[in-house]
Amino acid sequence: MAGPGQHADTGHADTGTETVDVVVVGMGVGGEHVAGRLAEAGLDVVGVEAELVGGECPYWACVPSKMMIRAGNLLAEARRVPGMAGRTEVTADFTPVAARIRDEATDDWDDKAAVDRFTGKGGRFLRGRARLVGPGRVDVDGRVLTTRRGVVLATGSRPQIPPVPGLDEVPYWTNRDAVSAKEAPPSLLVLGGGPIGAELAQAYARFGTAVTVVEAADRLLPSEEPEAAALVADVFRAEGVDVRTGARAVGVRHEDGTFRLTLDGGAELTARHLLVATGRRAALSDLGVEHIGLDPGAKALDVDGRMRAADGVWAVGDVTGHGAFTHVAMYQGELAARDVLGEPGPDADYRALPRVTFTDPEVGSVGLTEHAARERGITVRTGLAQVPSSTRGWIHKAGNEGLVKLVADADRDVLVGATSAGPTGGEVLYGLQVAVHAEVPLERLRHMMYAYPTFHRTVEQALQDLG
Ligand SMILES: Cc1cc2nc3c(=O)[nH]c(=O)nc-3n(C[C@H](O)[C@H](O)[C@H](O)COP(=O)(O)OP(=O)(O)OC[C@H]3O[C@@H](n4cnc5c(N)ncnc54)[C@H](O)[C@@H]3O)c2cc1C
Ligand SMILES: NC(=O)c1ccc[n+]([C@@H]2O[C@H](COP(=O)([O-])OP(=O)(O)OC[C@H]3O[C@@H](n4cnc5c(N)ncnc54)[C@H](O)[C@@H]3O)[C@@H](O)[C@H]2O)c1
Repeated sequence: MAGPGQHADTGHADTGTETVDVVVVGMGVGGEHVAGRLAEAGLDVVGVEAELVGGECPYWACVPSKMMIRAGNLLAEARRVPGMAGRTEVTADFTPVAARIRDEATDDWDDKAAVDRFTGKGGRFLRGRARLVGPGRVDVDGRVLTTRRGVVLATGSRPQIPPVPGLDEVPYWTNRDAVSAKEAPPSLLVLGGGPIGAELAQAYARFGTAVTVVEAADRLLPSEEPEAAALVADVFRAEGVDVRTGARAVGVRHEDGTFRLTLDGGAELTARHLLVATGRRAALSDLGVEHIGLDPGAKALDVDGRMRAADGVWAVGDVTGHGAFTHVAMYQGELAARDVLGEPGPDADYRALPRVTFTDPEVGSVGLTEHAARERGITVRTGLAQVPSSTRGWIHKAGNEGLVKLVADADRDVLVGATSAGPTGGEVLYGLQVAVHAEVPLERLRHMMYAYPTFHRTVEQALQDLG
């Protein structure tokens, strides 16, 4: 892994002050996007990163987890051969997955290529931890940068660790440990059944790990439609994952290499490893935002439609609390870059924010769930159709679990939300996202042709159910 100071290139001594156009604090996906755009536009930009340029997504999150999932899906598909295409004997081996994550995804957790990509655009890079020390002023490990145009905060998020007694004394895993493991452990307790917990639970289970998911809410993926959550829970159970919902952990110990998690009610669960996946928290507590009049204890940095958090301060990505997704960070990064450069364009619009949880079945969703739409006082109508009942689902057979659920605003006759779960749920989502984003009248959707026999024909069925 690159050490502190490596690749640093500001062309100045290590102390004193200097004036630049823009400082970007945090060079994850969001920060890297803004910094690169501004550098390409000819501004004098310094990008500051305490760890690795690229941030969480390529090194410890989206990319390595999706490599694990791809490999796990291959195993699952091979296990579906009997009864449909012959016989298979599947011997799972995590070694190629770990090697692929090390060699192809992360370059052994070295960001030289990403740093070069940024400096190649004309940006200057500084490795270190940045802190605001006043309006337009940033301290990076003792060196102060003063900005002419402003500062972009893109510091991302960190795992939120719940106050379970004993947890702070045991060597639990976060997503970082889970995606950099060299082998699949014999057993794993997963605390939290949101997207991180669900994706990693299933991936490891498919490599032979005995997995138990402990979720405090009454279902997995609580922010998704209950129908989709039930579908995923059923598949998990059928694959041997022990799913405990409505379960509250009240204590944890680590003895003789075994984690012992006690649940409310007295049950004790044991495993070789414990993954804590109970949400993320915006990284702004030690950023010095109090020096520009903002609250360091806030849940997230409040931004306007052009990503402005204060005068001369923009914020993008997880730190803004608009959904922790790479595509949100990049979208916001583009808006912030445009605003810094004074380029025209629309303000941020999250109505058609897409989300895909890459379990199998994948759960894709866009816009509002039925519950969220009702909470907003929308006159809601819903339509539901099952993938196995479609021609393609029936042909697909093994592994065909899925559904499409539509949430319509009956007064305006447009979709305000949709869920597409299934073998390619995330891909099928695209058409539904266009419908929500462009507010395509339901009448037009009903009179469209849907290619036969595709998975997305389930959308047509759901439209019929909508009435
Ligand atoms: C396991 C997992 C799987 C995920 N899968 C997906 C997925 O499939 N699809 C998807 O869209 N999203 C996914 N996400 C979410 C995605 O990773 C984040 O939304 C995305 O990384 C956010 O980008 P960001 O630029 O806001 O922050 P980050 O990527 O977190 O980058 C912030 C950077 O700022 C740096 N930093 C922080 N403070 C300072 C400071 N004071 N000085 C200097 N540097 C600092 C950090 O070191 C970090 O590199 C996943 C997340 C996890 C944990
Ligand atoms: N495919 C993707 O796009 C993808 C994948 C992974 C993560 N992410 C992003 O990362 C964010 C963080 O993911 P996450 O799954 O950690 O967060 P999350 O907040 O979505 O889910 C955390 C889950 O943990 C549960 N929980 C909280 N405290 C608990 C406790 N003490 N005991 C048991 N359960 C508890 C919550 O009820 C919730 O279901 C997501 O919101 C998502 O935006 C995206």
